[in-house]
Formats: sequence, structure tokens, C-alpha cells
Amino acid sequence: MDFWSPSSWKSKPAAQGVKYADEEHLQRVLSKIATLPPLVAPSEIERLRHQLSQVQEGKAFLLHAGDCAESFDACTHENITAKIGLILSFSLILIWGARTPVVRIGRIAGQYAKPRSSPTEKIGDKIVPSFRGDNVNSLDPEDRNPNPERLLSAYFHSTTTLNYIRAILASGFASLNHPRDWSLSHVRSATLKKEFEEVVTNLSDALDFSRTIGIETGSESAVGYERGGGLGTFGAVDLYTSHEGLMLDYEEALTRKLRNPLRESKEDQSYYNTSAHFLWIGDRTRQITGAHIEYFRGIRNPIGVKVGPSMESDELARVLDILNPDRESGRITLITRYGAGKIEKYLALHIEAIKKSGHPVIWVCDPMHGNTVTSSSGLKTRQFRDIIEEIILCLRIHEQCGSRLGGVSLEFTGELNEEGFSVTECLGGSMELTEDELGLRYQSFCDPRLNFEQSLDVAFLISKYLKERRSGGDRTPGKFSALRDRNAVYDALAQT
Ligand SMILES: O=C[C@H](O)[C@H](O)COP(=O)(O)O
Ligand SMILES: C=C(OP(=O)(O)O)C(=O)O
Ligand SMILES: [Mn+2]
Repeated sequence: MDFWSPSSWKSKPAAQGVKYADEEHLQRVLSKIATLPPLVAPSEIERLRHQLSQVQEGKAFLLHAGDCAESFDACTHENITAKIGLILSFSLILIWGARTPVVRIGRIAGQYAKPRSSPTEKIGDKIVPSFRGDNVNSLDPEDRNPNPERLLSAYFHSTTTLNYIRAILASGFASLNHPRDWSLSHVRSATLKKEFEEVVTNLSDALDFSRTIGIETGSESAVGYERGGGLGTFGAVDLYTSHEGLMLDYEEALTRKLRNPLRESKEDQSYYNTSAHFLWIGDRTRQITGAHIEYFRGIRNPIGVKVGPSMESDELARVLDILNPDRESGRITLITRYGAGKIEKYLALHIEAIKKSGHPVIWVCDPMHGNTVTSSSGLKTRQFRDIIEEIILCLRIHEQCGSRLGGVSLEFTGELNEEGFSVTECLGGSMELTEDELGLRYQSFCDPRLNFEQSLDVAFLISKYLKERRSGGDRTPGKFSALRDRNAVYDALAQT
């Protein structure tokens, strides 16, 4: 393969590039970032690679989820706790129903840069540069010139977020012994609440049982973390971070040549992107001869590639030849995002192309990005029905093609306002959010996210499907009851 370095991307065209007025200022900021410590360690990155290879083999399920765009102002204790709580609740539902380990990757602690469809947008009667994420410019239409200082601020906000995540996880927040702490108090759907309570009650019974017969190895049973005990099997969970690797100057500054802990010799080093465990290439920046593919091919982190309707089948295989020439397991996650109305046209073709190429991949369904619409009030939104429909079609097409869906990629948030209400950004779901309620608590800085209740609706649907598959059911395509009748699923959700 051709020569690669953390800066070799500079010789290729970068889509969605950001132009700074003062190049020297940018370089000063980047030099500073290049001296700051890594956010994540090689051993964590290798651990995730290993866990993703388990997903690839069908031994675990991947949950990739979080904000479309994080913001510096939303970096608060309450918001981070609510986001992690939702990721844990969602994964608990899957673990319980499907008895499958869940690999959790948050779109968190660095998801600040946004690719946009248009470089400008109209606000009132003014045309201004589009908002490109907090690490580029401001949501305030008067402050849209890119400012390099924002990259430094992004580094510190990522660090703060990750530090707090590590702190709450280390303090037993994820302990399966008290998932009620993850907050369900505000959920108004009685059925949803009951379903979740059932999972928690059954789990508590199971834990009690294991304690009684002495097979619990977690030290929580002996002495709590606060009193010097360890986290034990039931308290320690892995939660990895991710963001779109869009701003290559920033990614380069955090790319470090470090010892690969899997290799014997200290001299055996790899280039790790130390800003996050997992990075993905967006649908707008995956040009074969472009800068992003060039950068990504050289880093050791596991990576995602967004795949939409504009991806040609032969192009997909060529992208993988570049990104994973040695065909390493757990290295590539394909995140498909066609839209409910288009998935039937493209997914099977892409699955066939991958089979033919022999590339090992994890297939993940992003049912969000192909289903964005503009509401009558002008807010971007997504219909819950479309999201569910894309997931159901995706599961069914994988079944039909003898392939396997390895996970989902969602834009969701558990954040609540001061009165304890969820955001109102996507329409429908068991809370039946209507168009005139959209403006009530629309907090997203970019795309509309599922709220807490809508996310749990999705979790139960997937959990039921995986449970049926685990229990053997009829494997003929279309025979799984969770997939058989889309309308029945919608009706069931609408009645909750
Ligand atoms: O998150 C994804 C993209 O940044 C987003 O969907 C683009 O939105 P736009 O079409 O409003 O630019
Ligand atoms: C920009 C995103 O998606 P895509 O590249 O698939 O449009 C995203 O995941 O926020
Ligand atoms: Mn988005």
C-alpha cells in the first residue's frame, strides 16, 4: 500500500472542508492540541476491536447511539447522566430479552462537527453560513465564522464529558443491582413502564437467586464500591465513545503513534486516533479518492462507514479494499441509512456486493438519517413509524439474504427539562407525539432525536425480535412474529 502518515490526507480533496480566516491561528491551536494527552488508550481501542469481532460473529449486539450534535452548553451533569442512563436502559432491555451481550458505543464526548447539505441557510430573511457544529461556529446566526479556538474547547468539553462518564461508571451507576436509578419516573406510558419494571424485577430475582446459590462473583455482595469494594461482574460495564471523523486537522492532532498492547515488542507501534474509541466516515465524505478515506485507512481504531442510496455496490467493495486491506475482523462497521422508502432498493444489493468481495463487516442499521422530513412549522423531524419500518425491513432483508444485522445506530437522548419532560423532536411512538407538540421541547442542534420513551419502544421491538431468533422460531423469512406484520407492530406500539 502507498505511504501513509497522519497528515497524508492533506494531499487529497476534503469534502465539507472548513475555511478559517486566520491560518496561523488555526496552526497555533492545533499545535497545542497535539501536546495534550490522549482521551482514550490503545488497550481500550483494542478491547473494542475484539468486542466488535464478537458482534461480527453474532455473539453480541452493537448499540451505537447518542446526540446528532453535542453542544458545549449541554455538557452538564444532568444531561450526561440522562444520556448514559438511556444507553444503559436500552442495552438492559436487549440483554434481558435476547440474552445477548451488548457492545455500547455512545455518540458522545466529541460529537461536535456536522456535515451539512448546504453551506448556507436562511434564518428569517437573512442568508448566513450553516451551523457546522460547536467546534466550528456558533448556533447564533450572528456568529457563524469558523473560529479555531472552538477546536480547543471541543477537546476540553470532550475530556470533561468522558471524565464524568468514567466517574459515574466507576461509582457503580451501571450496576445491575439498581437499574431503577437510571430514572423511569417521568415515563407516562403505563405499558412501557410496566414492561421495563418487569425486566428489572425479573433481573433482581435472577441476581438474588445467584447470590443465594453462591455463584455471584461481584464483590458488591460483600462490600460496596464506596467502602473499598470492587465493581464486580454486575457493576462494571464498558461504554465506548465515538464521533464522526470530519475535521481532519483535529483528528490528526490527536493521532499518536503508540505501543500496540497486543504485540510483544515495545517497538511495535500503531497509529491510534486517541480522541475516541470509534470513529466513522459520514455519507457526505466517503469519496474513494478523498481526504477522509485516506486518513481513516491509517488508523488502528475500529471504524464505521455510512452507506446511503448514493453508494454504488462496486464502490462499496473498493472502499473496503482501501480501509481494510488485510480483512481484519471487527475493523469495519457498515452503518446503512437509506430511508424506509429506499431500503428495499439498495440493501440487498449492498449485501450481495460484500458477500462477493469476501470482506468481513458488521452490518448496522441507522434508521434515522434517511427518514428526516420538515414539519409544517419548519422544524426537522422524523416519524417514529418510518424509523420502525426501516428497522423491520432491515432485519427482514438480512434474514432473506442469509446475512445478519449486528446492531443499530440511533440518534436519541434521555435528557429531560427542568420539569422532568422529555424532548419533543420525533413524531409518534407510544407517547403519540403530534406535530403541534414538536415545538414544546425541541432541543436538538441539528437532527431530531428519539426521546427516552420512543427509544425504549425501539429497544423492546428489537429485543423481542432477537429473543424469537434465539429461541429458534421459524427461520423462514417473514415468519418471525416481530417482523411478520408491520402494522401489528405499529398498532401494538400505538396502544401502549
Ligand atoms: O447529522 C447529519 C447531518 O449533519 C444532517 O442530517 C445534515 O442536515 P442538513 O440536511 O440540514 O444539512
Ligand atoms: C451526519 C450523519 O449521518 P450521515 O453521514 O449518514 O448523513 C450523522 O450520523 O449525524
Ligand atoms: Mn444526524
